[in-house]
Amino acid sequence: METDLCLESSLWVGNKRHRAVLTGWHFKWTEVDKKNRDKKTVSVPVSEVVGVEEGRVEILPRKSAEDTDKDFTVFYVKRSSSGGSYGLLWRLGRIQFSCPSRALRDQWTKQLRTALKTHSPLRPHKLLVFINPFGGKGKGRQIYHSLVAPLFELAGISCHVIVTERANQARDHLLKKDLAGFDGVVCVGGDGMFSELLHGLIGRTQQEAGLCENDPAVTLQPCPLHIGIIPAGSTDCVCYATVGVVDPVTSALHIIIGDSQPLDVCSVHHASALVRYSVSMVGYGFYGDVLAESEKHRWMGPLRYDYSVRFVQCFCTVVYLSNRSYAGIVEYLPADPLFSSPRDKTRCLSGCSVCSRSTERLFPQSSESGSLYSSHFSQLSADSEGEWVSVEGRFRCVSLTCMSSSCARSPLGLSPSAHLADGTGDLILVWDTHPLAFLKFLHRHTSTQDQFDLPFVEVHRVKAVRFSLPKNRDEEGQEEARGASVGTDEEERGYVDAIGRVDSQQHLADGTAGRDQTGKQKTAAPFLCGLCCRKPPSESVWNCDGEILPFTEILCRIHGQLVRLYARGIEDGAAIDSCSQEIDESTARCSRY
Ligand SMILES: Nc1ncnc2c1ncn2[C@@H]1O[C@H](COP(=O)(O)OP(=O)(O)OP(=O)(O)O)[C@@H](O)[C@H]1O
Repeated sequence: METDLCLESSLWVGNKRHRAVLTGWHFKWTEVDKKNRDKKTVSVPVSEVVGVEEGRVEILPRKSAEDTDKDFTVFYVKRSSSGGSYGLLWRLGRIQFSCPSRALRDQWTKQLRTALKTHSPLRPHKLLVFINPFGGKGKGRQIYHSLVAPLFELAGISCHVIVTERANQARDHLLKKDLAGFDGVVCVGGDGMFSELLHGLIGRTQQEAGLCENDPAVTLQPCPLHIGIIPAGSTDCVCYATVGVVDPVTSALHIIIGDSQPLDVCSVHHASALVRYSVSMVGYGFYGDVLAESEKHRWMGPLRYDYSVRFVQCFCTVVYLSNRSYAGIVEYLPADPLFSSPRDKTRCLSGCSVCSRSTERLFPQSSESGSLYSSHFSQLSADSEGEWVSVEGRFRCVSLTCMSSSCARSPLGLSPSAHLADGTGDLILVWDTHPLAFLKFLHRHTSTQDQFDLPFVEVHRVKAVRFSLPKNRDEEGQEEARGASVGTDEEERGYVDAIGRVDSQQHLADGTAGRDQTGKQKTAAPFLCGLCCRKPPSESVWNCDGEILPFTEILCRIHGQLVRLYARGIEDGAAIDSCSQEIDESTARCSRY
């Protein structure tokens, strides 16, 4: 129960008397009838008050202000169902109060502003905003100026806005220009723009810390600036996975109130050099092939965005590519199974306890920002090398994701129980199987059916992954062309490499996926049709957050909570509904609001 009462008085909304109460953490107002009985209460956490203005003020659709000396207007976050998406839409709530005297009005505005400063320490004052004028449907500028800028102005945030003129301009700016005075960086665009900010900020932070990004064993320094995403792209997966909806106003309000969501980042290396950072998916096999195939259709120009063309194209591509499998060696460093598991059926939602415990584990003495990494933390230390697990065989796809990677078409995502900020990623291995079985696996991503509950699919929670090609892959390629089963000598002997990694066969002892009963890995009988009877290539490509990587043999390492977004994870709609901001007297004791 809150005891730190700051102010309480009668206020009027129109001609209705309300009892308004400001405690340390909440501002609430209750309509009272003529007999002094409470009717409806609205309660808003102080941290979700967007702004307080003297007079009668309106912001949207356009700004208007009437400077009356006994009135004040409070703007706050108001939630509504998103009608389909997993998360909740945030809207700007507005309430206009009248006081009996100017002195009381001044007291209310002063106390509310003081409470805001005290309870929202991470609210940004100055932001650097990059708008991609060509992202998505090319509406980035319009979205920013009509929906977002008025909200930032209301909240007193000053913005330096740059409309990009070329790809990588935002990344280069962050790497080279003076960033002093900025609290955060915002992109108005899609996942490609977010990726530019990610690379720019991480690179800049390591440069300043004198750390080498190329060395996967180096513990990178977390970025001090927050990243905000105003979704205006054609793919807004990072926004969806961290907010739960793709909506510019919702995202702008998260930025304004200074929400802070840490995010794990995967660094991808090849031959001792950093290739890219990823937050969403690094995928080989099917996901790489789909991206490579879609790149081929760039010649179609805008026609490739036509829905009917896309549908036919998509269907043919999936059928065509679902027949391919690739030989590879996957080595992975498992995460501690005591903390969580990819099959534990939990969802990483706002206030996730797994991620909070990870924060304590990763940064034992952490304050909100500051020097976050413990010097003891080194996931790739010599101690943990012995825990590596290795598997070898033919895969339909190999993917690693640092988050659920949910999106509008796949509301639960690639790995529904993955966490945003627990310092791990989920490695999904889909062994070679019949194309129809693989299509079943793919289809399950669009429903609530468990895509991991299939005999040819494995999922592991990991801290690092290495992928390499088998040394005798040319022979394999020839055998594959003849449609014969492949069982390499190494598989029959059991694979133990020079640094003593665990034999994969042992690890998969219970699984029959991709193997026959003698333990040899088997190749599914080829599925023949007019579309896919061509000899498939012996190597696929890596799809890293929508970009094709130029290398096949890579090492990925997950860096726990390397960046922070202005977000709070997906809010549990059911919990918020049962604890609504507008509370009847019967439910007025709800502790959350
Ligand atoms: N002014 C510009 N001209 C050309 N390309 C740009 C410009 N500004 C940014 N870009 C690049 O455009 C790419 C796509 O941008 P963005 O992510 O905003 O839109 P998108 O429609 O979601 O695209 P994607 O399908 O790649 O996600 C980014 O990788 C970014 O580097």
